[in-house]
Amino acid sequence: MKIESTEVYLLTGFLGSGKTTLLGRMLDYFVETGKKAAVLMNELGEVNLDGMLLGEEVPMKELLSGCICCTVRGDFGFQLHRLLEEHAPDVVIVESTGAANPMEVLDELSELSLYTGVELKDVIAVADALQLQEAAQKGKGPTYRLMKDQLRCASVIILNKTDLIPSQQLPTIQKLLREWNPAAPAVVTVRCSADLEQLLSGDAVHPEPGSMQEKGGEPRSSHNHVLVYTQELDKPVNSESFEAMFENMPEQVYRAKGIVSFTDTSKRYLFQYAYRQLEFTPITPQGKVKDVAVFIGEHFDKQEIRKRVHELM
Ligand SMILES: Nc1nc2c(ncn2[C@@H]2O[C@H](COP(=O)(O)OP(=O)(O)OP(=O)(O)O)[C@@H](O)[C@H]2O)c(=O)[nH]1
Repeated sequence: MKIESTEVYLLTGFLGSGKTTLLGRMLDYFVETGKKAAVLMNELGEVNLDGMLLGEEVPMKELLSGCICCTVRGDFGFQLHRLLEEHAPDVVIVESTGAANPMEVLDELSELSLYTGVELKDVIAVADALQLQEAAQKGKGPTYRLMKDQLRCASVIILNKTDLIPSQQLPTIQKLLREWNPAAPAVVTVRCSADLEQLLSGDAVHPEPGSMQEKGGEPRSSHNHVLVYTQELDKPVNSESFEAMFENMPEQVYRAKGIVSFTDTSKRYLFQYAYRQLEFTPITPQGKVKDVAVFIGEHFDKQEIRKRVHELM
């Protein structure tokens, strides 16, 4: 069965770089331009926290507890197909986990485009200016390679979080991006505030099926180094102790998010810890949702994190 062509945008980028922030902006843009957008979301943890930030009116399917490019590869195609059949969207935005190798996701998408009529319009990579700068200084390691892969196969790069670096360092990062990917325009942003009309009107990109693996040069399970630890929070916790826990977080944990209730406020919050910065957004989750914290990083000691969380309760 051939379904009418649907535009697909793939959002990639390292953990915490701003993909969900960009997703929110893209959804607003598609509402303004009268296009029906749907979202396919992939989270590494067991709960889809980013999904809770989306309005209920946006059709969404999620792939949990895995990464698009390996454990849930088959599920990805299946869920995308379901979205197309159930909602007939004009546009699908795929937000892939920051740990996914986009070459592999592109491979999967190009296979799907053979029989579903999806057309990949853009691979948008969101780069965190500070993380990029530090990774480039190190110049090696699995995180560095993944970052480079994500940026190399993008058709558009959003150089985000530029408020966190001194402006004189920007040209060096831009130069590095041009070296890694001379073809993709790199738009400098804070909170992914880009001119989407200009950004999304470019020509489509056409991945060549089967050719992705050689380009990446990485084995399929190229992100085994990323660990995820999900911990339920049985009780409200003290907000200061909670913040102190993150101030002393081992540097191997570079991303955390979750839902928390505090003993000293009545609201519940979605918390986001990205690259040593902690942010809270008040939320009212639909249905019964437990408080939970998801920690993501490289080779960190899960028992140690578990102990620290237990000390809060
Ligand atoms: N200072 C600063 N913070 C930002 C910027 N853009 C996003 N953030 C914050 O960074 C955190 C992570 O942003 P997200 O949009 O959730 O990042 P993500 O890439 O979807 O994260 P994952 O889904 O974990 O990969 C949130 O707390 C955002 O509010 C920016 O330009 N500057």
